Amino acid sequence: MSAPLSGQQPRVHQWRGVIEEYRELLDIPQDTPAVTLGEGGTPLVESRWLSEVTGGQVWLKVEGDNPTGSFKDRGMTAALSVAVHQGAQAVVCASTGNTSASMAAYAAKARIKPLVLVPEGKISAGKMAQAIMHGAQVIMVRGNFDDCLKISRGLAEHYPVALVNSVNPIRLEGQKTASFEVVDRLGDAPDFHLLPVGNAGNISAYWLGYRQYAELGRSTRLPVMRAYQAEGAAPLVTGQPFPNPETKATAIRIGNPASWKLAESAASESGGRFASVTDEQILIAQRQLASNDGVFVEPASAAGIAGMLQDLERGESYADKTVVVTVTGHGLKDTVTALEGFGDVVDNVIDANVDDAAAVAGLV
Ligand SMILES: Cc1ncc(COP(=O)(O)O)c(C=O)c1O
Ligand SMILES: N[C@@H](CCOP(=O)(O)O)C(=O)O
Repeated sequence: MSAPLSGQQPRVHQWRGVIEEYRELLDIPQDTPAVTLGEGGTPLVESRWLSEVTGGQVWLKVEGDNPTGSFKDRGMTAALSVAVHQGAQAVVCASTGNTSASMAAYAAKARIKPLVLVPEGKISAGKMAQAIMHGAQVIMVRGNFDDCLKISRGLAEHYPVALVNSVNPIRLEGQKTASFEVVDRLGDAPDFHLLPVGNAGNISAYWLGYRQYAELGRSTRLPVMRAYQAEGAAPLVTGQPFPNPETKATAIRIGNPASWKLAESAASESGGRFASVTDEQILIAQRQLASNDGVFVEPASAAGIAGMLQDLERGESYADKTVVVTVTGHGLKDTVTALEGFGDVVDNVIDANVDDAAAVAGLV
């Protein structure tokens, strides 16, 4: 690395990861050294498409820009830092994909052993590749995410391995920094905050963060929290666990969210609610977001966008409101699902000449 020129100040703020940026606001032992990959500090990008459609100002919190491509990194830096500080040699999680990718990366950084339990055949190849590349031992379970979480809890109870799913409250401490960033950027909390929900840790963490900032006087108001589940995995909407959750948005294929009560409090205290959207709505929203705004998210991450569009169809108004929609994970996590609806485009093969290319492109 070259030395800075003498007398010159760096022109780019060196983001230090969420622990160092917000340490005194996190309920963790304050002497915990940070295991960090530089997570957080993600873009808040205006969606011109949704601002035009709603007549409001709609911002996307683009969490796919975290180091492993999802919001989980905010929680994982905190959970791994504290676990390592307390002497853990191994960490375990149940996962629909993103938690395992994140945990494995932070465990690699901390040089401790990552153990992952996933539902067999139900996580995307990209996420599986991340966990494996970072050195995780991946165990596939004949069952769903909820079964994997039960096993992970059992392992952590009986063996020397720390559980880092969002049932670990330190995860929420890390994840609440996303609301701090929103308020720091907008100058106040938005009127509405929309997001997808699966195991329900993230909505709980956002609400924790918004409340803390309001109590500290860093914001003057609290947002209304609106959260969206896939129709085939919508326990918070129906009020009943789903024994066999099913959705193409595999990240939120969860039938019995661990943070059920916290999520209900976030929705009710904020005057918000849960709603479900179909897989078709999710996949359409994913495509529209990618082609209208240039933001490519994985299917689960588009549930908040699909939810907003559904709200509009049902006569709700976001006009003149400031709205933040969290898009939780990067589109490159699951390219198979993304390309499913595009067979004709992918099969556009020609011989190597300009005339054929021009003809297929409709230029002649
Ligand atoms: C991409 C993505 N979006 C949304 C969620 C839902 O987050 P939570 O489980 O915290 O509700 C998850 C994980 O469940 C996820 O991986
Ligand atoms: N979508 C999650 C499900 C579990 O997440 P957690 O936040 O409760 O640990 C995943 O990526 O595995």
